[in-house]
Amino acid sequence: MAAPEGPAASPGGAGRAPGAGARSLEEHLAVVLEGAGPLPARRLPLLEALDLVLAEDVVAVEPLPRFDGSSMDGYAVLAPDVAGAGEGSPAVLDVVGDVPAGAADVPRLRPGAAVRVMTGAPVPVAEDPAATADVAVVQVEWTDAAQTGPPPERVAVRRPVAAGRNVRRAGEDVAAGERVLRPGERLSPRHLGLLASLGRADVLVHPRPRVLVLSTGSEVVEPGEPLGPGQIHDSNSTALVAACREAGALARRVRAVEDDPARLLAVLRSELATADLVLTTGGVSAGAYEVVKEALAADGAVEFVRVAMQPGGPQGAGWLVDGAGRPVRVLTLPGNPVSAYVSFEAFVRPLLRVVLGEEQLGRPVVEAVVERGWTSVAGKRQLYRVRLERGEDGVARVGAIGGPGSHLVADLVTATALAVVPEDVVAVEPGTTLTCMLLGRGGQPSAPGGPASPSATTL
Ligand SMILES: Nc1nc2c(c(=O)[nH]1)N[C@H]1C(S)=C(S)[C@@H](COP(=O)(O)OP(=O)(O)OC[C@H]3O[C@@H](n4cnc5c(N)ncnc54)[C@H](O)[C@@H]3O)O[C@H]1N2
Ligand code: MOO
Repeated sequence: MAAPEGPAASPGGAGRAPGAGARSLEEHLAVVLEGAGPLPARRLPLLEALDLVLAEDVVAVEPLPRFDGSSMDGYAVLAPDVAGAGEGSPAVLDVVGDVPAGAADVPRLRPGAAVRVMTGAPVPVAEDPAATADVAVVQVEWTDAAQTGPPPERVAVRRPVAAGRNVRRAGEDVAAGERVLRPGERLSPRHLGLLASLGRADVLVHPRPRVLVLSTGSEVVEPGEPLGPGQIHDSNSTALVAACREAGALARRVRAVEDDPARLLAVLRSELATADLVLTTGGVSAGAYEVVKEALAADGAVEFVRVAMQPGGPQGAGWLVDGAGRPVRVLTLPGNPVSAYVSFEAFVRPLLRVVLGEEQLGRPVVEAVVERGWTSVAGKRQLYRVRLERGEDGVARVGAIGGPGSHLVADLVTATALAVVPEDVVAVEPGTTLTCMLLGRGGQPSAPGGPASPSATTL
Protein backbone atom coordinates (compact mmCIF):
# COMPACT_ATOMS: atom_id res chain seq x y z
CA MET A 1 0.00 0.00 0.00
CA ALA A 2 1.00 3.62 -0.14
CA ALA A 3 3.75 5.18 1.91
CA PRO A 4 2.68 8.05 4.19
CA GLU A 5 2.05 11.05 2.03
CA GLY A 6 2.07 14.76 2.71
CA PRO A 7 3.20 18.05 1.31
CA ALA A 8 6.85 17.27 2.06
CA ALA A 9 6.82 13.81 0.50
CA SER A 10 8.20 13.44 -3.00
CA PRO A 11 5.28 12.38 -5.16
CA GLY A 12 7.77 10.91 -7.57
CA GLY A 13 8.78 8.23 -5.08
CA ALA A 14 11.91 7.99 -2.96
CA GLY A 15 15.26 8.03 -4.68
CA ARG A 16 14.20 8.99 -8.20
CA ALA A 17 14.32 12.29 -9.97
CA PRO A 18 10.78 13.58 -10.33
CA GLY A 19 9.50 12.58 -13.70
CA ALA A 20 12.54 10.47 -14.61
CA GLY A 21 11.49 7.66 -16.95
CA ALA A 22 7.91 8.87 -16.75
CA ARG A 23 5.50 9.42 -19.56
CA SER A 24 4.18 12.89 -20.22
CA LEU A 25 0.48 13.48 -19.64
CA GLU A 26 -0.02 13.74 -23.42
CA GLU A 27 1.81 10.47 -24.05
CA HIS A 28 -0.36 8.62 -21.55
CA LEU A 29 -3.50 10.25 -22.89
CA ALA A 30 -2.52 9.05 -26.37
CA VAL A 31 -2.20 5.49 -25.00
CA VAL A 32 -5.57 5.78 -23.26
CA LEU A 33 -7.24 7.02 -26.43
CA GLU A 34 -5.49 4.60 -28.80
CA GLY A 35 -8.07 2.90 -31.00
CA ALA A 36 -10.95 4.52 -29.11
CA GLY A 37 -14.00 5.61 -31.01
CA PRO A 38 -17.76 5.80 -30.70
CA LEU A 39 -19.48 2.55 -29.78
CA PRO A 40 -21.35 0.81 -32.62
CA ALA A 41 -24.59 2.67 -33.30
CA ARG A 42 -27.79 1.41 -31.69
CA ARG A 43 -31.42 2.32 -32.15
CA LEU A 44 -32.75 3.83 -28.92
CA PRO A 45 -36.13 5.25 -27.87
CA LEU A 46 -36.04 9.03 -28.28
CA LEU A 47 -35.85 9.88 -24.60
CA GLU A 48 -32.86 7.60 -24.11
CA ALA A 49 -31.03 9.42 -26.88
CA LEU A 50 -30.85 12.84 -25.22
CA ASP A 51 -27.30 14.24 -25.49
CA LEU A 52 -26.12 11.33 -27.63
CA VAL A 53 -24.56 11.71 -31.05
CA LEU A 54 -26.71 10.87 -34.06
CA ALA A 55 -25.48 8.04 -36.29
CA GLU A 56 -27.93 8.30 -39.20
CA ASP A 57 -29.29 10.69 -41.78
CA VAL A 58 -32.79 11.69 -40.73
CA VAL A 59 -34.99 12.19 -43.78
CA ALA A 60 -38.57 13.39 -43.50
CA VAL A 61 -40.97 10.85 -44.97
CA GLU A 62 -43.82 13.36 -44.82
CA PRO A 63 -43.83 17.14 -44.92
CA LEU A 64 -44.07 19.35 -41.83
CA PRO A 65 -46.70 20.66 -41.39
CA ARG A 66 -48.37 17.63 -42.89
CA PHE A 67 -51.42 19.59 -44.15
CA ASP A 68 -52.53 23.20 -44.63
CA GLY A 69 -53.80 24.13 -41.17
CA SER A 70 -55.06 27.10 -39.22
CA SER A 71 -52.79 29.06 -36.87
CA MET A 72 -55.80 30.80 -35.25
CA ASP A 73 -59.18 29.95 -33.78
CA GLY A 74 -61.58 31.64 -36.19
CA TYR A 75 -63.31 31.32 -39.55
CA ALA A 76 -61.90 30.12 -42.85
CA VAL A 77 -63.09 32.42 -45.60
CA LEU A 78 -62.29 33.35 -49.19
CA ALA A 79 -60.30 36.60 -48.89
CA PRO A 80 -62.23 38.39 -51.71
CA ASP A 81 -65.48 37.81 -49.73
CA VAL A 82 -64.23 40.01 -46.87
CA ALA A 83 -62.14 42.48 -48.90
CA GLY A 84 -64.49 45.38 -48.15
CA ALA A 85 -65.29 44.49 -44.55
CA GLY A 86 -65.05 47.16 -41.86
CA GLU A 87 -66.32 47.86 -38.35
CA GLY A 88 -69.43 49.55 -39.69
CA SER A 89 -69.77 47.37 -42.77
CA PRO A 90 -69.09 43.74 -41.85
CA ALA A 91 -69.12 40.98 -44.44
CA VAL A 92 -71.81 38.51 -43.39
CA LEU A 93 -71.14 34.89 -44.40
CA ASP A 94 -73.01 31.58 -44.01
CA VAL A 95 -71.24 29.22 -41.61
CA VAL A 96 -71.22 25.90 -43.47
CA GLY A 97 -69.03 23.79 -41.23
CA ASP A 98 -67.17 23.44 -37.93
CA VAL A 99 -63.68 21.91 -37.96
CA PRO A 100 -61.93 21.19 -34.66
CA ALA A 101 -58.27 20.09 -34.57
CA GLY A 102 -58.02 16.45 -35.57
CA ALA A 103 -61.15 16.55 -37.79
CA ALA A 104 -61.05 14.42 -40.89
CA ASP A 105 -64.22 15.74 -42.51
CA VAL A 106 -63.60 19.24 -43.88
CA PRO A 107 -66.23 20.94 -46.08
CA ARG A 108 -65.22 22.91 -49.14
CA LEU A 109 -65.50 26.68 -49.19
CA ARG A 110 -67.86 28.27 -51.67
CA PRO A 111 -68.11 32.03 -52.18
CA GLY A 112 -70.18 33.69 -49.45
CA ALA A 113 -69.50 30.93 -46.94
CA ALA A 114 -67.28 30.51 -43.90
CA VAL A 115 -66.13 27.42 -41.97
CA ARG A 116 -65.34 27.64 -38.27
CA VAL A 117 -61.81 26.29 -37.66
CA MET A 118 -59.72 25.83 -34.54
CA THR A 119 -55.94 26.31 -34.22
CA GLY A 120 -54.26 23.23 -35.65
CA ALA A 121 -57.34 22.16 -37.65
CA PRO A 122 -57.07 21.52 -41.39
CA VAL A 123 -58.29 24.52 -43.39
CA PRO A 124 -60.87 23.88 -46.10
CA VAL A 125 -59.95 24.00 -49.74
CA ALA A 126 -62.01 26.20 -52.05
CA GLU A 127 -64.79 24.58 -54.03
CA ASP A 128 -63.29 26.27 -57.08
CA PRO A 129 -59.70 24.96 -57.29
CA ALA A 130 -58.62 28.28 -58.83
CA ALA A 131 -59.62 30.05 -55.60
CA THR A 132 -57.70 27.78 -53.22
CA ALA A 133 -54.93 30.34 -52.70
CA ASP A 134 -57.62 32.82 -51.56
CA VAL A 135 -58.46 30.79 -48.46
CA ALA A 136 -57.58 32.65 -45.27
CA VAL A 137 -58.55 32.48 -41.60
CA VAL A 138 -60.14 35.42 -39.80
CA GLN A 139 -59.45 35.19 -36.08
CA VAL A 140 -62.61 34.95 -34.02
CA GLU A 141 -61.93 38.31 -32.30
CA TRP A 142 -62.50 40.02 -35.67
CA THR A 143 -66.02 38.60 -35.95
CA ASP A 144 -69.25 38.91 -34.04
CA ALA A 145 -69.17 35.21 -33.11
CA ALA A 146 -68.88 33.91 -29.55
CA GLN A 147 -65.56 32.23 -28.79
CA THR A 148 -67.25 29.20 -27.22
CA GLY A 149 -70.38 27.18 -27.83
CA PRO A 150 -71.78 25.83 -31.09
CA PRO A 151 -71.00 27.69 -34.31
CA PRO A 152 -73.51 30.38 -35.38
CA GLU A 153 -75.48 30.04 -38.59
CA ARG A 154 -73.98 33.27 -39.89
CA VAL A 155 -70.90 35.23 -38.99
CA ALA A 156 -70.17 38.94 -39.46
CA VAL A 157 -66.50 39.61 -40.29
CA ARG A 158 -65.34 43.13 -39.32
CA ARG A 159 -61.91 43.23 -40.98
CA PRO A 160 -60.47 42.15 -44.32
CA VAL A 161 -57.76 39.45 -44.42
CA ALA A 162 -55.08 38.81 -47.00
CA ALA A 163 -55.30 35.59 -48.98
CA GLY A 164 -53.46 32.82 -47.10
CA ARG A 165 -53.42 34.72 -43.80
CA ASN A 166 -53.25 32.47 -40.69
CA VAL A 167 -52.79 29.39 -42.84
CA ARG A 168 -49.76 27.21 -42.08
CA ARG A 169 -48.76 25.69 -45.40
CA ALA A 170 -47.96 21.99 -45.69
CA GLY A 171 -44.20 21.49 -46.00
CA GLU A 172 -43.25 25.08 -45.12
CA ASP A 173 -41.11 23.78 -42.23
CA VAL A 174 -39.80 20.54 -43.73
CA ALA A 175 -40.43 19.21 -47.24
CA ALA A 176 -41.14 15.52 -47.80
CA GLY A 177 -37.85 13.81 -48.60
CA GLU A 178 -35.77 16.56 -47.00
CA ARG A 179 -32.72 15.56 -44.95
CA VAL A 180 -33.21 17.33 -41.62
CA LEU A 181 -30.46 15.89 -39.41
CA ARG A 182 -27.03 14.54 -40.16
CA PRO A 183 -24.79 11.99 -38.41
CA GLY A 184 -22.60 13.64 -35.80
CA GLU A 185 -25.25 16.01 -34.45
CA ARG A 186 -25.68 15.90 -30.67
CA LEU A 187 -29.32 15.36 -29.81
CA SER A 188 -30.75 18.19 -27.71
CA PRO A 189 -34.35 18.35 -26.48
CA ARG A 190 -35.12 20.37 -29.64
CA HIS A 191 -33.69 17.65 -31.87
CA LEU A 192 -35.80 15.04 -30.04
CA GLY A 193 -38.88 17.22 -30.52
CA LEU A 194 -38.21 17.40 -34.25
CA LEU A 195 -37.75 13.64 -34.46
CA ALA A 196 -41.03 13.11 -32.62
CA SER A 197 -42.74 15.60 -34.98
CA LEU A 198 -41.52 13.46 -37.85
CA GLY A 199 -43.20 10.48 -36.23
CA ARG A 200 -39.99 8.82 -35.11
CA ALA A 201 -40.15 6.76 -31.91
CA ASP A 202 -36.48 5.82 -31.96
CA VAL A 203 -33.24 6.97 -33.44
CA LEU A 204 -29.85 5.52 -34.33
CA VAL A 205 -27.16 6.90 -32.01
CA HIS A 206 -23.81 6.05 -30.53
CA PRO A 207 -24.86 4.67 -27.14
CA ARG A 208 -23.48 5.59 -23.75
CA PRO A 209 -20.54 3.46 -22.67
CA ARG A 210 -21.09 1.21 -19.66
CA VAL A 211 -18.44 1.86 -17.06
CA LEU A 212 -17.70 -0.42 -14.12
CA VAL A 213 -15.94 1.30 -11.22
CA LEU A 214 -14.17 -0.78 -8.63
CA SER A 215 -12.13 0.45 -5.67
CA THR A 216 -9.47 -1.72 -4.13
CA GLY A 217 -7.80 -1.84 -0.72
CA SER A 218 -8.27 -3.90 2.43
CA GLU A 219 -8.74 -0.69 4.41
CA VAL A 220 -11.61 0.48 2.20
CA VAL A 221 -15.12 0.02 3.62
CA GLU A 222 -18.53 0.58 2.04
CA PRO A 223 -20.04 4.00 2.96
CA GLY A 224 -22.71 3.51 5.63
CA GLU A 225 -20.84 0.64 7.26
CA PRO A 226 -18.86 1.07 10.51
CA LEU A 227 -15.10 1.49 10.39
CA GLY A 228 -12.57 -0.60 12.27
CA PRO A 229 -9.08 0.60 13.18
CA GLY A 230 -7.14 1.88 10.19
CA GLN A 231 -10.16 1.68 7.89
CA ILE A 232 -11.65 4.40 5.69
CA HIS A 233 -14.79 4.71 3.65
CA ASP A 234 -14.65 4.12 -0.09
CA SER A 235 -15.13 7.54 -1.66
CA ASN A 236 -13.45 6.93 -5.01
CA SER A 237 -16.04 4.65 -6.55
CA THR A 238 -18.88 7.03 -5.72
CA ALA A 239 -17.04 10.09 -7.00
CA LEU A 240 -15.96 8.32 -10.18
CA VAL A 241 -19.35 6.82 -10.97
CA ALA A 242 -20.86 10.29 -10.55
CA ALA A 243 -18.14 11.85 -12.72
CA CYS A 244 -18.69 9.22 -15.43
CA ARG A 245 -22.44 9.79 -15.35
CA GLU A 246 -21.97 13.56 -15.52
CA ALA A 247 -19.77 12.98 -18.57
CA GLY A 248 -22.57 10.94 -20.20
CA ALA A 249 -21.66 7.34 -19.40
CA LEU A 250 -23.80 4.63 -17.80
CA ALA A 251 -21.64 3.95 -14.78
CA ARG A 252 -22.05 1.63 -11.81
CA ARG A 253 -19.93 0.59 -8.87
CA VAL A 254 -19.39 -2.64 -6.98
CA ARG A 255 -18.16 -3.08 -3.43
CA ALA A 256 -14.46 -2.45 -2.94
CA VAL A 257 -12.24 -5.50 -3.28
CA GLU A 258 -9.64 -6.27 -0.63
CA ASP A 259 -5.91 -6.65 -1.37
CA ASP A 260 -6.28 -10.13 -2.83
CA PRO A 261 -5.36 -10.47 -6.52
CA ALA A 262 -7.29 -13.71 -6.98
CA ARG A 263 -10.42 -12.14 -5.53
CA LEU A 264 -9.99 -9.05 -7.72
CA LEU A 265 -9.70 -11.20 -10.84
CA ALA A 266 -12.78 -13.18 -9.81
CA VAL A 267 -14.85 -10.02 -9.32
CA LEU A 268 -13.66 -8.62 -12.64
CA ARG A 269 -14.49 -11.87 -14.42
CA SER A 270 -18.01 -11.88 -13.03
CA GLU A 271 -18.69 -8.21 -13.92
CA LEU A 272 -16.90 -7.73 -17.24
CA ALA A 273 -19.64 -8.94 -19.56
CA THR A 274 -21.71 -5.81 -18.96
CA ALA A 275 -18.90 -3.24 -19.16
CA ASP A 276 -17.29 -1.30 -21.98
CA LEU A 277 -14.72 0.26 -19.68
CA VAL A 278 -13.40 -0.72 -16.26
CA LEU A 279 -11.93 1.80 -13.84
CA THR A 280 -10.09 0.60 -10.77
CA THR A 281 -8.63 2.75 -8.03
CA GLY A 282 -5.74 2.01 -5.69
CA GLY A 283 -3.13 -0.69 -5.68
CA VAL A 284 -0.90 0.71 -8.40
CA SER A 285 2.02 2.43 -6.68
CA ALA A 286 5.17 1.08 -5.08
CA GLY A 287 4.02 -0.66 -1.90
CA ALA A 288 3.99 -4.29 -0.84
CA TYR A 289 0.28 -4.93 -1.45
CA GLU A 290 -0.46 -3.44 -4.86
CA VAL A 291 -3.41 -5.64 -5.69
CA VAL A 292 -4.27 -4.16 -9.08
CA LYS A 293 -0.70 -4.34 -10.30
CA GLU A 294 -0.31 -7.89 -9.02
CA ALA A 295 -3.55 -9.08 -10.56
CA LEU A 296 -3.28 -7.41 -13.94
CA ALA A 297 0.41 -7.00 -14.76
CA ALA A 298 1.00 -10.73 -15.14
CA ASP A 299 -0.23 -11.27 -18.72
CA GLY A 300 1.12 -7.92 -19.95
CA ALA A 301 -2.20 -6.67 -21.26
CA VAL A 302 -2.21 -3.86 -18.73
CA GLU A 303 0.81 -1.59 -18.60
CA PHE A 304 1.69 0.17 -15.35
CA VAL A 305 3.59 3.42 -15.74
CA ARG A 306 4.43 6.66 -14.00
CA VAL A 307 3.06 9.75 -15.63
CA ALA A 308 4.96 13.00 -15.10
CA MET A 309 2.00 14.69 -13.51
CA GLN A 310 0.93 15.58 -10.01
CA PRO A 311 -1.34 14.36 -8.63
CA GLY A 312 -2.07 11.18 -10.53
CA GLY A 313 1.46 9.87 -11.13
CA PRO A 314 0.90 6.10 -10.93
CA GLN A 315 -1.32 4.94 -13.78
CA GLY A 316 -2.16 1.81 -15.69
CA ALA A 317 -3.93 1.22 -18.98
CA GLY A 318 -4.72 -1.85 -21.01
CA TRP A 319 -7.25 -4.52 -21.79
CA LEU A 320 -9.16 -7.28 -20.08
CA VAL A 321 -11.09 -9.98 -21.91
CA ASP A 322 -14.59 -11.04 -20.93
CA GLY A 323 -15.99 -14.57 -21.02
CA ALA A 324 -17.03 -14.16 -24.65
CA GLY A 325 -13.54 -13.06 -25.70
CA ARG A 326 -14.50 -9.40 -26.00
CA PRO A 327 -11.72 -6.98 -25.09
CA VAL A 328 -12.69 -4.44 -22.43
CA ARG A 329 -10.53 -1.40 -21.85
CA VAL A 330 -9.29 -0.92 -18.30
CA LEU A 331 -7.72 2.13 -16.70
CA THR A 332 -6.20 1.68 -13.26
CA LEU A 333 -6.21 4.96 -11.36
CA PRO A 334 -4.29 5.77 -8.19
CA GLY A 335 -6.06 5.35 -4.87
CA ASN A 336 -5.65 8.80 -3.35
CA PRO A 337 -9.06 10.43 -3.85
CA VAL A 338 -7.75 13.66 -5.38
CA SER A 339 -5.38 11.68 -7.59
CA ALA A 340 -8.23 9.45 -8.76
CA TYR A 341 -10.43 12.45 -9.53
CA VAL A 342 -7.68 14.39 -11.34
CA SER A 343 -6.87 11.21 -13.30
CA PHE A 344 -10.51 11.09 -14.31
CA GLU A 345 -10.28 14.64 -15.64
CA ALA A 346 -6.99 14.03 -17.42
CA PHE A 347 -7.69 10.63 -19.00
CA VAL A 348 -11.12 9.14 -18.39
CA ARG A 349 -13.28 12.09 -19.31
CA PRO A 350 -11.50 12.60 -22.68
CA LEU A 351 -11.88 8.86 -23.37
CA LEU A 352 -15.60 8.94 -22.57
CA ARG A 353 -16.03 11.95 -24.82
CA VAL A 354 -14.34 10.14 -27.71
CA VAL A 355 -16.59 7.13 -27.15
CA LEU A 356 -19.65 9.39 -27.04
CA GLY A 357 -18.62 10.87 -30.40
CA GLU A 358 -17.76 14.31 -29.03
CA GLU A 359 -15.12 16.41 -30.73
CA GLN A 360 -13.98 18.65 -27.88
CA LEU A 361 -12.28 16.29 -25.45
CA GLY A 362 -10.91 18.66 -22.83
CA ARG A 363 -12.70 20.80 -20.30
CA PRO A 364 -13.26 24.39 -21.32
CA VAL A 365 -10.32 26.46 -20.11
CA VAL A 366 -9.66 30.08 -19.20
CA GLU A 367 -6.47 32.00 -18.68
CA ALA A 368 -6.37 33.26 -15.10
CA VAL A 369 -3.96 35.34 -13.06
CA VAL A 370 -2.57 33.73 -9.90
CA GLU A 371 -3.38 35.65 -6.71
CA ARG A 372 -1.99 33.33 -4.04
CA GLY A 373 0.87 31.19 -5.29
CA TRP A 374 1.95 27.66 -4.44
CA THR A 375 4.78 25.26 -5.20
CA SER A 376 5.00 22.57 -7.85
CA VAL A 377 7.33 19.69 -8.63
CA ALA A 378 10.10 19.99 -11.21
CA GLY A 379 9.51 17.76 -14.20
CA LYS A 380 5.80 17.21 -13.51
CA ARG A 381 2.70 18.77 -14.98
CA GLN A 382 0.72 19.86 -11.98
CA LEU A 383 -3.07 20.05 -12.11
CA TYR A 384 -3.66 22.14 -9.05
CA ARG A 385 -6.94 22.72 -7.26
CA VAL A 386 -7.86 26.39 -7.42
CA ARG A 387 -10.85 28.61 -6.93
CA LEU A 388 -11.47 30.85 -9.89
CA GLU A 389 -13.14 34.24 -9.51
CA ARG A 390 -13.73 36.96 -12.05
CA GLY A 391 -13.31 40.50 -10.71
CA GLU A 392 -15.27 43.55 -11.68
CA ASP A 393 -12.38 44.39 -14.03
CA GLY A 394 -13.31 41.19 -15.93
CA VAL A 395 -9.98 39.52 -15.14
CA ALA A 396 -10.17 35.86 -14.03
CA ARG A 397 -8.06 35.22 -10.93
CA VAL A 398 -7.20 32.02 -9.15
CA GLY A 399 -5.97 31.16 -5.70
CA ALA A 400 -4.73 27.83 -4.38
CA ILE A 401 -7.21 25.82 -2.34
CA GLY A 402 -5.87 24.10 0.79
CA GLY A 403 -2.67 22.10 0.55
CA PRO A 404 -1.24 19.82 -2.11
CA GLY A 405 -2.10 16.55 -0.29
CA SER A 406 -3.96 14.07 -2.50
CA HIS A 407 -6.22 13.07 0.40
CA LEU A 408 -7.85 16.53 0.83
CA VAL A 409 -11.35 15.77 -0.41
CA ALA A 410 -13.11 18.75 1.20
CA ASP A 411 -10.74 21.16 -0.51
CA LEU A 412 -11.51 19.44 -3.79
CA VAL A 413 -15.14 20.45 -3.35
CA THR A 414 -14.14 24.08 -2.85
CA ALA A 415 -12.09 24.11 -6.04
CA THR A 416 -13.80 25.31 -9.21
CA ALA A 417 -10.92 24.69 -11.59
CA LEU A 418 -7.65 22.84 -12.05
CA ALA A 419 -4.75 25.16 -12.84
CA VAL A 420 -2.27 23.63 -15.27
CA VAL A 421 1.29 24.26 -14.08
CA PRO A 422 3.97 23.48 -16.69
CA GLU A 423 6.72 20.96 -15.92
CA ASP A 424 9.47 23.58 -15.62
CA VAL A 425 7.74 25.65 -12.94
CA VAL A 426 8.53 24.87 -9.30
CA ALA A 427 7.10 28.03 -7.73
CA VAL A 428 3.85 29.45 -9.01
CA GLU A 429 4.28 33.15 -8.31
CA PRO A 430 1.42 35.62 -7.82
CA GLY A 431 0.84 37.50 -11.08
CA THR A 432 1.60 34.49 -13.27
CA THR A 433 -1.03 33.62 -15.87
CA LEU A 434 -2.08 29.97 -15.97
CA THR A 435 -4.46 27.96 -18.08
CA CYS A 436 -7.27 26.63 -15.88
CA MET A 437 -9.66 23.76 -16.63
CA LEU A 438 -13.16 24.64 -15.46
CA LEU A 439 -14.76 21.91 -13.37
CA GLY A 440 -18.37 23.01 -13.14
CA ARG A 441 -21.19 21.40 -15.05
CA GLY A 442 -20.77 22.50 -18.65
CA GLY A 443 -17.43 23.91 -17.53
CA GLN A 444 -18.94 26.93 -15.77
CA PRO A 445 -17.43 27.69 -12.38
CA SER A 446 -19.74 28.93 -9.66
CA ALA A 447 -17.61 32.01 -9.18
CA PRO A 448 -18.88 35.36 -7.98
CA GLY A 449 -18.70 38.06 -10.61
CA GLY A 450 -20.34 35.90 -13.26
CA PRO A 451 -19.13 32.90 -15.18
CA ALA A 452 -15.78 32.90 -16.87
CA SER A 453 -15.94 32.81 -20.64
CA PRO A 454 -14.48 29.50 -21.76
CA SER A 455 -12.10 29.56 -24.69
CA ALA A 456 -11.89 26.73 -27.17
CA THR A 457 -8.42 25.65 -26.08
CA THR A 458 -8.05 22.18 -24.64
CA LEU A 459 -5.62 20.85 -22.08
N1 LIG B 1 6.94 4.52 -2.12
C1 LIG B 1 6.04 5.17 -2.84
N2 LIG B 1 4.84 5.38 -2.31
C2 LIG B 1 3.92 6.02 -3.02
C3 LIG B 1 4.24 6.51 -4.30
C4 LIG B 1 5.51 6.25 -4.82
O1 LIG B 1 5.84 6.65 -5.92
N3 LIG B 1 6.36 5.57 -4.06
N4 LIG B 1 3.29 7.22 -4.98
C5 LIG B 1 2.34 7.91 -4.18
C6 LIG B 1 1.29 8.45 -5.02
S1 LIG B 1 1.72 9.79 -5.93
C7 LIG B 1 0.03 7.97 -5.03
S2 LIG B 1 -1.17 8.77 -5.92
C8 LIG B 1 -0.36 6.79 -4.28
C9 LIG B 1 -1.10 5.82 -5.16
O2 LIG B 1 -1.18 4.63 -4.49
P1 LIG B 1 -2.13 3.46 -4.89
O3 LIG B 1 -2.78 3.69 -6.18
O4 LIG B 1 -1.40 2.21 -4.74
O5 LIG B 1 -3.29 3.59 -3.85
P2 LIG B 1 -3.38 3.01 -2.41
O6 LIG B 1 -2.02 2.84 -1.85
O7 LIG B 1 -4.25 1.85 -2.46
O8 LIG B 1 -4.11 4.21 -1.69
C10 LIG B 1 -3.54 5.47 -1.59
C11 LIG B 1 -4.31 6.27 -0.56
O9 LIG B 1 -5.64 6.45 -0.96
C12 LIG B 1 -6.55 5.87 -0.03
N5 LIG B 1 -7.62 5.21 -0.79
C13 LIG B 1 -7.45 4.15 -1.58
N6 LIG B 1 -8.64 3.79 -2.13
C14 LIG B 1 -9.53 4.63 -1.67
C15 LIG B 1 -10.94 4.77 -1.88
N7 LIG B 1 -11.62 3.93 -2.69
N8 LIG B 1 -11.60 5.78 -1.28
C16 LIG B 1 -10.91 6.62 -0.46
N9 LIG B 1 -9.58 6.55 -0.24
C17 LIG B 1 -8.91 5.57 -0.82
C18 LIG B 1 -5.73 4.87 0.70
O10 LIG B 1 -6.24 4.55 1.95
C19 LIG B 1 -4.39 5.58 0.78
O11 LIG B 1 -4.39 6.54 1.80
O12 LIG B 1 0.76 6.15 -3.76
C20 LIG B 1 1.71 7.03 -3.11
N10 LIG B 1 2.68 6.24 -2.50
O1 MOO C 1 0.67 12.63 -6.35
MO1 MOO C 1 -0.13 11.00 -6.39
O2 MOO C 1 0.33 11.16 -7.98
O3 MOO C 1 -0.94 11.74 -5.08
O4 MOO C 1 -1.49 11.09 -7.30
